[in-house]
Amino acid sequence: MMALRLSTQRLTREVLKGTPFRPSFPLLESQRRHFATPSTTVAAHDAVGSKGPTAMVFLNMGGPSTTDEVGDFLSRLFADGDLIPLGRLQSYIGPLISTRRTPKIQKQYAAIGGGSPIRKWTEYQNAEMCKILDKISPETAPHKPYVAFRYADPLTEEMYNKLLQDGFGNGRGGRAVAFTQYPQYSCSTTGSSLNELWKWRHRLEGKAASGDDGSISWSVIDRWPAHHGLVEAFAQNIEAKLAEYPEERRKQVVLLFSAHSLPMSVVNRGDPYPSEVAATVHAVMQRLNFSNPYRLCWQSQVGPSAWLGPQTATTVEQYIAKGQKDLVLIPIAFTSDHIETLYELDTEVIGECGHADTVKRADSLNGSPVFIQALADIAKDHLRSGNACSLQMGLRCPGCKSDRCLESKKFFSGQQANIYPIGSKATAL
Ligand SMILES: C=CC1=C(C)c2cc3[nH]c(cc4nc(cc5[nH]c(cc1n2)c(C)c5CCC(=O)O)C(CCC(=O)O)=C4C)c(C)c3C=C
Ligand code: FES
Ligand SMILES: [Fe+2]
Repeated sequence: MMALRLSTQRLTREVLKGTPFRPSFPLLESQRRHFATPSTTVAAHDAVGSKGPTAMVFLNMGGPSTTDEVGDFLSRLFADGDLIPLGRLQSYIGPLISTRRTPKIQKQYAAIGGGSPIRKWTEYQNAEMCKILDKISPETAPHKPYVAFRYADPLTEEMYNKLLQDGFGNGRGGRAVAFTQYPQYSCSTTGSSLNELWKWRHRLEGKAASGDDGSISWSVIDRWPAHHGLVEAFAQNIEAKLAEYPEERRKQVVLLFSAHSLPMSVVNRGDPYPSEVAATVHAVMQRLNFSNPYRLCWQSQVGPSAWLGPQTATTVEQYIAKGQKDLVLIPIAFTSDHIETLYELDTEVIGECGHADTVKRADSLNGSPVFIQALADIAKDHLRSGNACSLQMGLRCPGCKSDRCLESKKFFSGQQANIYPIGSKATAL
């Protein structure tokens, strides 16, 4: 122990001086991997006793930043068999639907200012979270922000190449955390992003078990639907919106939580998303002391198949028809503004309901400091826990027949052995 402590001091001095470190004592395999590392940022930070640097990779769907990017965005989206399973016809039907849909969706992005703000918000939230994490989790600092979008730049492949260029992996065995920005888990969203991450990990780093060969050790924050910081951030935005109503009407305002819907085929496959969205709603209402009547409704269904309801637009119409005109819409399944809030809720639902003065929308979380602190707390707890992912991640949907899901869940659950060398490998069902 003493030898290791002295050597660590020597290592610190020599790395700071820029001298390559050659240990004079036998090392455990895990120490050898750290100390043998060339003097990149990875090695330099080991020197001061941190396990960092740690890559914090935010996963999300992304959106077109300009109207010119809408075509590519939709063609990637309709090519994704985890989101829209079209079987063997995917590569024929996908491009057809996306080409037909592009002009309509381009108009919607033009109407919200020419593009999706998802990239701007995701990069901001991650950078701010990493600054907080450096302070509250010095043992894993520095934390470096990365973004991997599923359907828009920066795509997963680009992010992975950047990680490798920055010295994670490539024989150096760095640590990366895949942090989904969907608070509630769906196989069509977080599941799809993780399957994509697993695919690029295999293409760019080979098949060996991560960590053992100096490739990246991954862990996953796969869901956080009822985290108290998330709940607090939602609750504060709702309270701010309620405060805009005259006091005598405030308690009777109906809160309408609105989440992106799912096709009933996905719900019946056993997707966890509907129950996790309901968990968020309940936790927010509990924090508000059930101050107002409320309902959960579902928006943005696409195509002719059956989707989970009631639909948000219909719900608003029906309450107005019943005489309930004070309504606050709360986007509950996405953490920043996007076309579904700025266009569908603000322009279509509120703009066209005839009562835009009494039907309002709570702000999206965007740059909320309470929300960004929550992200940092979630990440810190995850890094301390030593868990590769949640137990839920290992359990596939009862109706899942996808080999991609099986393999990617096995991979991420199996990372436990690298995060905690003493842990046993978890399995995926
Ligand atoms: C939690 C959020 C989301 C879930 C769940 C989700 C499932 C889901 N979506 C589609 C099809 C489409 N979604 C589209 C856009 C879109 N979807 C979400 C979020 C979730 N989707 C967002 C935030 C956005 C917009 C991004 C932005 O830049 O603002 C689209 C493209 C738009 C369109 O053509 O209407 C499609 C298509 C399915 C089939 C699905 C569940 C299986
Ligand atoms: S579809 Fe849910 S685990 Fe595969
Ligand atoms: Fe969607």
